[in-house]
Amino acid sequence: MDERFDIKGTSLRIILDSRGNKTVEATVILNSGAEGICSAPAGASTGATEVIPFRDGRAEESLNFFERNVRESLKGFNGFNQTGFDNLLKNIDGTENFSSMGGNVSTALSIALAKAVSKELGIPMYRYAGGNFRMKAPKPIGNVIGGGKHAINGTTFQEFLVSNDSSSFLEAIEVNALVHKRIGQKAKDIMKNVSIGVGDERAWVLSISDEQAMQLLKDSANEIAKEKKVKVYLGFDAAASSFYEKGKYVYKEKKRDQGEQIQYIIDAHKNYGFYYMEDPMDEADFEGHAEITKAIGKNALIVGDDLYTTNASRIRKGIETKATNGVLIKVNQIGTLTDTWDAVKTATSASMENVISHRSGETTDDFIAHLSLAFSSTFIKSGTIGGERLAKLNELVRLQEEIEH
Ligand SMILES: O=C(O)[C@@H](CO)OP(=O)(O)O
Ligand SMILES: [Mg+2]
Repeated sequence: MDERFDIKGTSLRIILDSRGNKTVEATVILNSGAEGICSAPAGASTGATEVIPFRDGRAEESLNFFERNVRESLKGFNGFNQTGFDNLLKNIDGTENFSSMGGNVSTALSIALAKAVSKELGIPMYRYAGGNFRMKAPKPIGNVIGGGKHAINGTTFQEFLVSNDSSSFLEAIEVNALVHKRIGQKAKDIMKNVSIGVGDERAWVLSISDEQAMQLLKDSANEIAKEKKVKVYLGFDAAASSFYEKGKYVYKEKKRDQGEQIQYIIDAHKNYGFYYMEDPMDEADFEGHAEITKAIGKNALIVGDDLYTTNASRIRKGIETKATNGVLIKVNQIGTLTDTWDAVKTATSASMENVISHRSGETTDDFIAHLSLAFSSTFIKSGTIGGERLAKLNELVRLQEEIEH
């Protein structure tokens, strides 16, 4: 391979994410001078089997490790060999979960390399990562009422989500944003003289029960669907592990055991028409997920996030146990583009749908917009409003013009 693609140098700096926490941004420069920059996001409700974002939990420690052990070793490596580069990162790290370097460092480097190489090739990153074939934009799915670990005193479920079937990506994100707006207006009427705010992903945080949130979502989405003449889809991310304690799902009003939780989820699907259901059970409970998928999987997408953590071997377990029919994809849960592709391919080979996702702490990096095309994701989950969320969604407005014309 010609020397244009050899890595001339890499660098790492600390920046702030949308929550004001420190994260890292990597730059990779090739011999040709082509440059790729990527910043890593951060989760709040992280899965137990995710890679470790930072060495000793601190971005500074990861930066030190990078300067001492990584930077020099990457020099001169053939950047066209993405898998080799990603494996080199794993070898330098030397642990199973990137705890020496930090998975956010490997993520930023891995994606920055893919961006630099695409630039040198003169093609967009989605073409480099996904191939030169016909592509289709995903549907946006966004958080409109939130709680869990993304908010203070919100609903027990982490996210109530909306999506719609508009084939124009611009119209689709506008419809989602209108539902967000309508919920805000209705909340103002319902909760007179009570201040309301938004959580980490700009979903409304309301002092209401989960059932009230479901009803508010349904009413608002139906109104917008009628006005805009589109079909809306309702969803949630229960992030159930975040309220699972000692064998029970702890809601504000009551506790539910495994069987009751399964029934609660099936009832939510039946009573409110939820189509998209993420992490309805604890992250260790493949069997509980499988019961839900068996009962309603023909008419609903059951998605594993904390359950799989973008890890191909966990996804294989999900396939064997028929746990879900969908998988959430987040690069920094596994740490490299190569391993993310493995996760996607493993899921796709078993006809599982993939959903690419932001993190609750984000930057304005738009790489997931590109990956959603490369991976043929069914949905992209990236909020409904807010600059760091719209950075991805607006990029897909641009990309749709390129791929569908
Ligand atoms: O659970 C999730 O799906 C994500 C994104 O919405 O949250 P976090 O980044 O906090 O893990
Ligand atoms: Mg989730």
